[in-house]
Amino acid sequence: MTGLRPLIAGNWKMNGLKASASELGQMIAGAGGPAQKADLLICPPATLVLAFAGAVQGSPLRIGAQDCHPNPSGAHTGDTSAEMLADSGATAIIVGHSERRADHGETDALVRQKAEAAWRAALIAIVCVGETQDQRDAGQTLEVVGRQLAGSLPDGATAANLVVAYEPVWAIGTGRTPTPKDVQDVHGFIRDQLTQRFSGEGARIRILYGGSVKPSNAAELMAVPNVNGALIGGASLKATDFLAIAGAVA
Ligand SMILES: O=C(CO)COP(=O)(O)O
Repeated sequence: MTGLRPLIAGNWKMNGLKASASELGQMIAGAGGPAQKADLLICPPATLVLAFAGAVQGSPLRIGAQDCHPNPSGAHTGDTSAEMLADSGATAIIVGHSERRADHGETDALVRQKAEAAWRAALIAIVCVGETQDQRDAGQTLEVVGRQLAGSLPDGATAANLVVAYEPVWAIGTGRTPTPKDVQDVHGFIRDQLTQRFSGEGARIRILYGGSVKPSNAAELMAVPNVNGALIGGASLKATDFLAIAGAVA
């Protein structure tokens, strides 16, 4: 950590039904324990944002979304705007997750528009970057991450409106994680890019690590310099695991 308040964010991906409110209830109940060292955010599917945002009122937990359309409204069947998500009670939106980049062909330019949409709706943009296994094997990790940052981050980022998530694609859902040294190298590189582009604000923008974070590896990963929290997939579906990870921050 670099003195920044950590953010522990859960990305539920395409998981969760109304009945999952009981898991959220356990998170709310446990949020006052050791987990209170961090800001806590759960990003359920869009169908649950409204209900979950109502449920967390009065608790330290916040609710976010996983994607948005760049436009505020219009003829875009099946899409959801940042304004709609804000209206439902979301405080943040994940944009540019590698699953969306892969499944929906999202480019850096589109991700940037989505981050700008989040800001237009006064929401925090959590912008995801990360290399594939092939890119890593070819020694292109920093080049890929640098290009994604340059293309995906809008001008005018601040510590209040932007969070960057480094998620190596090969570590997502695989149980494999980079070594702390590798994480330190990439997060240090991201920090340099942020300070070069956003000067003083860049030093205070939180950089999350994501990819197979679980209670057993959280303390080691969260202790790495310039790791200011985690973006958690699978382990965020269980209140005990999510709270244990939050409790492991330095
Ligand atoms: O993609 C992720 C979070 O956005 C990470 O997923 P896992 O924690 O399941 O590896």
